[in-house]
Amino acid sequence: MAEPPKPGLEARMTAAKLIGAVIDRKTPLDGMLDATGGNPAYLKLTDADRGLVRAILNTTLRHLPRIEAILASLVSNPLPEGARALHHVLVVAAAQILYLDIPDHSAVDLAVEQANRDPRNRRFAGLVNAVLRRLSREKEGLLASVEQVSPMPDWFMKRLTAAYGAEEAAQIAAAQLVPAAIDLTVKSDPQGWAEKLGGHVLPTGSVRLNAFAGSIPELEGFEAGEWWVQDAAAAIPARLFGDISGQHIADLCSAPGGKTAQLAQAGARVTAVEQSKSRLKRLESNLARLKLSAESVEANLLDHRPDTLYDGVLLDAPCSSTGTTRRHPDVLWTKGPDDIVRLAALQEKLLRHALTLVKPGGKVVFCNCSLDPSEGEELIARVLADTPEVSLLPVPASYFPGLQAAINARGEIRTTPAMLTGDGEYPGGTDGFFAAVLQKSIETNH
Ligand SMILES: C[S@@+](CC[C@H](N)C(=O)[O-])C[C@H]1O[C@@H](n2cnc3c(N)ncnc32)[C@H](O)[C@@H]1O
Repeated sequence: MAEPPKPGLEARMTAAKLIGAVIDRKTPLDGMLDATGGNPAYLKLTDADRGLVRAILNTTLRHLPRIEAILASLVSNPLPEGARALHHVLVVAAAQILYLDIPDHSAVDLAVEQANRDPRNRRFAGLVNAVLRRLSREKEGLLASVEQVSPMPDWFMKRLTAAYGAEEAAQIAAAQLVPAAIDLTVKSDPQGWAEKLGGHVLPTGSVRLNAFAGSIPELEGFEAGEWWVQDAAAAIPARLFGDISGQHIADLCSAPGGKTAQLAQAGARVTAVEQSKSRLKRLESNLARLKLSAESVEANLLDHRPDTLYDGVLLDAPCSSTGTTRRHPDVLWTKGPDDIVRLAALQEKLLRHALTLVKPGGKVVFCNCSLDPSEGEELIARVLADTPEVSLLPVPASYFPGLQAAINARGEIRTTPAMLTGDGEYPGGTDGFFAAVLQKSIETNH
């Protein structure tokens, strides 16, 4: 009879398998970790093991180039080309030893066990044991030896450096090593909620929790619908409309509804357009908890042509999401330069359509969570160049006191994960976001 697996083995095997899917087959983690449609091996695990797998995956992906550099320095002969399964076992074990609060001996034993159980890797079990034991013994020195290795893939580091310069690019790369803080958008009384929940009011008006471990739905105010989780940078675009009380605003690309909720809370009549049925359902249930309402429309926005033009439109377009790597460290391993080109073209098309949906004099707030100028500043410049009836409304430099660095010379918003550090007052960082406010001129035939 086969021996039952050692405790924790299934979790490590699943982590190694999913790391392989991310880095070899560019499969995003979100789908594989979905509580209903996710990877079967993951869904078979207990809740505690699922949490462990997520922690291992996020940590491995956050530090991958450094882990790989350390392993390469310990293996005298490079692993055979086809030994990808072995590579994944090693990186997952190394992530635990180097960065997680898991006993080293357990990470080593379970990696050796994994190698022994896989006929492709059995002959390498001795190597796995020797490499990981040495890694455990020499951990401090090895970590110091890779401090200069960027934690981001080369292709992305090159793009960041070209866009932001070497110094800022390095700061952004360092910021993505730190897991994101929890930010809340509150319906009212941010100071009161910051005091109740143990947090700080950020310059943008969001509340950042000082520390969080546990379950969001159990926090005070969740059930009553007094706030929702939304990164501070993601909460900026909806605030750029100014007073929208009584106006009809369309939130295009709206699910899961963080920005729809902000617009509704600001007193607008909101139409939320979204092409994904399941995501629209999530938006509806989020709004129900918050006791806010919006008309929801399931449609591809390119087919959406309302009878009456809107007073304003918010377009949070599908993008490369390279500003969200603190929460989604798989993004840089599942997307590449071609995706950025494709998504920039799609966003331009969506923006040009969105501009046809507002009344003369109406505002269009365009935003996304990409750090790449081709999806932000350059895209806006291209649209403005051949759309004379549309102009850029600059956001004043003092709009968010304490966050002037996020407003560029033209008055567009550009946040990066290296911003909102609070000088140690609260946990630092924010998502990378781009936002611009466009306005259609009064005299237009469009
Ligand atoms: C970045 S997310 C939006 C996040 C949302 N604005 C929020 O704050 O919660 C982009 C959304 O756009 C939707 N989407 C993508 N292309 C679309 C299209 N052509 N028409 C309508 N929705 C689209 C996606 O399904 C996804 O839900």
